[in-house]
Amino acid sequence: MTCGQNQLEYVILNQNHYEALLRTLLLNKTYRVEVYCSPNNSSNNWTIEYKASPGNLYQFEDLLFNTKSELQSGIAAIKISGDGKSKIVGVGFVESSNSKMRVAQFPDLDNLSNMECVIQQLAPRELLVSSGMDDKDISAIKQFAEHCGMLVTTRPKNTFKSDDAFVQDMGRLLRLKPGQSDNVAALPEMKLTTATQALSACINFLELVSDNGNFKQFEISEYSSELFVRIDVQTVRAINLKPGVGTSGLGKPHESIVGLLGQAVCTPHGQRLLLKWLQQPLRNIAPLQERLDCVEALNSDLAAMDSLSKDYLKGIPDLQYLARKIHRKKANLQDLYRIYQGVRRLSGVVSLLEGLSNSEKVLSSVKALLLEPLKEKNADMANYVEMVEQTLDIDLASQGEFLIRQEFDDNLKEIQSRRSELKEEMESALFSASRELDLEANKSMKLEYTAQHGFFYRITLKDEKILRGNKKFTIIDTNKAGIRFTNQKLRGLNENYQEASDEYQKTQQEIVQGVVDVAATYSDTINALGDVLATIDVLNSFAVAASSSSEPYCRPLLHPPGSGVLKFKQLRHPCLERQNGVDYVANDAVFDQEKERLVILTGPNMGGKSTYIRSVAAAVVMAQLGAFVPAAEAALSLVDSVLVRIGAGDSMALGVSTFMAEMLETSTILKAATNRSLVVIDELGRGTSTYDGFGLAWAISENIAKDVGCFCLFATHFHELTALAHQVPGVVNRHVVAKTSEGVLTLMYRIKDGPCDQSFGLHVAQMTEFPEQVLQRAAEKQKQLELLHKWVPSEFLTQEDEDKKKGEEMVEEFLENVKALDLDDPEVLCRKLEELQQKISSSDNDFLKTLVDSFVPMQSS
Ligand SMILES: Nc1ncnc2c1ncn2[C@@H]1O[C@H](COP(=O)(O)OP(=O)(O)OP(=O)(O)O)[C@@H](O)[C@H]1O
Repeated sequence: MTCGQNQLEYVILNQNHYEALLRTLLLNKTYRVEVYCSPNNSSNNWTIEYKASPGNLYQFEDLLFNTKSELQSGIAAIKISGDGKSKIVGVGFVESSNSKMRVAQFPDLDNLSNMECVIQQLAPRELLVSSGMDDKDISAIKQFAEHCGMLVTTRPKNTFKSDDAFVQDMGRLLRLKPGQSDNVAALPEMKLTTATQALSACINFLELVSDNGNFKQFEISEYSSELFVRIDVQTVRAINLKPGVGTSGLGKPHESIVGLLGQAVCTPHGQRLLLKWLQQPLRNIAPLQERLDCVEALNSDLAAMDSLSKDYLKGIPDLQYLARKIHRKKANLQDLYRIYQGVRRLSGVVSLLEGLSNSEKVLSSVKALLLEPLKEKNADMANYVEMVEQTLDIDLASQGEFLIRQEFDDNLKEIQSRRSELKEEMESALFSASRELDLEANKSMKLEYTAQHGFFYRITLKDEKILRGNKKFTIIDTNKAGIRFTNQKLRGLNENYQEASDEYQKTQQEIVQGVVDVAATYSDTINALGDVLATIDVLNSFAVAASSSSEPYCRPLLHPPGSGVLKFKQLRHPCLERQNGVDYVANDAVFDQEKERLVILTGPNMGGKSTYIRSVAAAVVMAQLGAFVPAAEAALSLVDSVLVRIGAGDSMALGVSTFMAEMLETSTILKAATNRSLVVIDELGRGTSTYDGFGLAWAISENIAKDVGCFCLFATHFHELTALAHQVPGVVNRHVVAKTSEGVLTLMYRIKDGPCDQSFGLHVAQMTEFPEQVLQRAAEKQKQLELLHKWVPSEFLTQEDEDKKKGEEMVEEFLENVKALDLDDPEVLCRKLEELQQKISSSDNDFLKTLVDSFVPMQSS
């Protein structure tokens, strides 16, 4: 370990720091941790005692999650098979926290975009790859994983195999569902060879078979990404779906959509479920309507919404973590008591949900999704509650001591009476000590207890001088709450009390074991209860998000996929509108798949283009999560993918030129998008020369409008792109409005029909307080250039300027001609195009040639 220039030989950590360090290393930094121990502290005999990595926290689970729950868990392995041309990807996924195994197998493109999508949806903490994998694939996976905050671990090639030993292991681990074949090898999931090879690597890495607590625990199912909206890493980042890598918890409402929708989530299972939903927006109407009904019902009763989180859900512990602990027989009485306390709150939740009033249809969803499952689990836990009340001393437990009731055993009774006597003696010791110090017992001087110190006295800081120089009393510590101290008498009594307590613990151990064994039979119910509460928690938080912004959200009207509806009235960006100091200007985003499916958005820098197009993508994702959206009115046909691309400069693919990165990322969009997708492109073509960039932007938008046919929002600085609206049906221009008055630019953030008719670059620079002389110089140059284009005779222009000027004139002339033509007659258009092509070939004009070269190959493809 190094600290500046110096090497540290060692660092001493207390327990709290050790736990915090482990949490930071494993959960925030995604590092691997190995703990070495040496018997007898001999310096050369260190061996690994514990190890963990972000996807395998098993050995540190109790330490890490006793007070704080994990948000994401799970590990995935990737296996790639097939020949050089067509790749088959197999993914194995294990989530120990809920004993689930998943397998997915699918063909993929060379850039592994389908794999990215599946991993993005599963969101493991760690990815395993085989040492035998192609270097190019490994580096692509590593790059992707880095952007998602996942650790990549290379495992030996021979751990990726689905041989007889693997089938045997699966036979031990799987708990077969009713109707599933006893013969594990015959399960349909086991036939996905590439995927099961990946799964075997996970099982090997997690050493699942070495703990028989895992036997007959796991469920296996095939994972189908087709059920969920395709959202890739760039989209997640572009619409701020999740907080940045390393953020602890869900983050703040103005930072990301998860921070916004999860603002009132109180339970750890709720947090986990929200993250899962976020990775997997739905494509089916029915389950979304059910979620929306619940949000509507909660949203119409503010008091119920508030009480649900503050009075009930807040105090519920991580039931799924506790269920796992009970199942592994590692639970103690405190764990059983925490579950008991959680279950005691359920009847309050039931009454709140039963008290909601709304239409019959809405309430029937509340019943089916929340109320009935909750009531059922509550009834299943009735015997558990009774058992805890009969065995555990509930009064003591509420004070932080966890003991079996003394009535259970004569020995316990005897020890307990000794403890009571000692307690009484300590109370009378308090009176003598307070008399000695001239303080009032139980008022200015108190007898208190903590697990760490046992019993002690406490006075407030203002009485501190009373103890100064008094040798009969020993100060334990001083903090804001006061001074904790003891004396010989109390110390002796406390020691006897601790001894009696230890004896009580020992005597009750056998009974505790019996109680934990019985409790273990409830682990499935407790786990399922965690699921129901998580759903209630998340939907309640959706309702809170919908009512907590300055303007309320609305319930989106959902239409079947492919029905061509995308309509938001007075739409806002959900996170930006919550930022301090932002007075958000809402805009309509109404499209028609026939006439207005591709919108080219132009306008000044900082004018609100990105915000507008991203607000549409964010609203579509929110609606397909089952949340209300930040608009006055919303209707949409469910989409199969939301694909957002932000131009160069913000590229993921480091190491390649920005232009290449744009090309790669955008070509993935063209391959992945269908006519049911939503595509959002911001500033494409920035990473290259103007001509190339324009050509690329033109060809891509044309391809999306003509061939893909999906809804697309395209924000651009290429003014020339607005001409596409004259040529391709379904393409329209819109612009962000800005006004200049006496040289001062005012950004209105309003969206209007038509292209932007002015360039405001210098005005924007002015707003950002650019140095005055630079601005003046830029203005001069801009004028010169304008003059150059309009008035300067050709012989004074450089070749490039001249080419551009002529080229622009030629395109303008062509467009004017085209406008007058009958566009429905393809022959006429083709003739005109041929004429233009001939003109270009004979003109020897580089500007035009680059332009044509950029989009002709795309057209032909
Ligand atoms: N509708 C709106 N209401 C209020 N403020 C807005 C709105 N839209 C954008 N803004 C403000 O303007 C800033 C710039 O917006 P945005 O990045 O969307 O502009 P842009 O046109 O995409 O700019 P550029 O072309 O430079 O990328 C935002 O950070 C926000 O503060």
